[in-house]
Amino acid sequence: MSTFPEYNPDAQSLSIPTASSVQPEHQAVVTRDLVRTFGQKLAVNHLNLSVRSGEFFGFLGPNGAGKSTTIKMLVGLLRPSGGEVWVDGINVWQEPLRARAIMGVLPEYLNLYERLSGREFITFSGHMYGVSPADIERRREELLQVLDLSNDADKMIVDYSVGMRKKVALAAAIIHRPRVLFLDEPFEGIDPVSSRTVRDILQDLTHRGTTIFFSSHIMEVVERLCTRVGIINQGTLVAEGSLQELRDRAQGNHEGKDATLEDIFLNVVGARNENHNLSWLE
Ligand SMILES: Nc1ncnc2c1ncn2[C@@H]1O[C@H](COP(=O)(O)OP(=O)(O)OP(=O)(O)O)[C@@H](O)[C@H]1O
Repeated sequence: MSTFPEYNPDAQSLSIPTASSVQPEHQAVVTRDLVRTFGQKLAVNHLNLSVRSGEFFGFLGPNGAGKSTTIKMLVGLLRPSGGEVWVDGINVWQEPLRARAIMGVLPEYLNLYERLSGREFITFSGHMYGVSPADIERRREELLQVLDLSNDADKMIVDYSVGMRKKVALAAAIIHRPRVLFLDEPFEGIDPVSSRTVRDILQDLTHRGTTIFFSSHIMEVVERLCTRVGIINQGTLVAEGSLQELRDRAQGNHEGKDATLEDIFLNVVGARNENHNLSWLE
């Protein structure tokens, strides 16, 4: 049984932002009382998030917690039931075109143009974002090469594997050097070699000023990359901070200091000590 101490939401260092404590114009991503319902289901429950420029922010939560719903509202794909969203100081639902121009998006379900080749799709994306033809060509060829897609660049996307689709979608999402990049499960379906390449690209982007907001279930990746994480459960933000802050926030710092992100995650979503035995296997 784990000896990890109970998470104490009243601990002094708890820093989940309140609706009025954040100035949207000074942050990369801000949500204020963001709500989304689907019928009776409250998928996102008055979410107040704040991500500073240049941060690598990991957004975690169990299945069905509300991560994808939140990301879709942040990028202008799903209209909130209530609340507001700013990206780089732009109110996403008041100025959607301005907001879309400065962000890159890798959604959960990739809706790609299947009859285009990878090379054509990246070119198309570059034109959509107003990148010059010379820059499109230079950036596209480098992306294809770095992502190990050069040999398949003229094949239609319909014939791509899951990982290849993800990589071409990532290339299309960053060709305009977005100020804020949103990624929903970017590492799902990607092999270890490509995964390392994608990690390097993402880190390079943050070093050059791009803010990254990404969701993932892969704790080691989040632990390695993120400067800060937010954990959502049943639509509510239940923890937020750097890994060190989250560790410190666990009661009895002594035992909590070596906690992994997985320990912290299981603790705050209340899944640590549940019994998962199947009675019919006994
Ligand atoms: N279009 C929809 N219609 C009805 N309910 C929806 C819809 N989209 C999401 N939901 C519900 O909202 C809740 C949050 O779903 P969401 O996809 O945001 O979770 P998630 O955290 O991204 O989960 P996962 O890790 O499994 O991808 C779930 O209960 C889901 O069933």
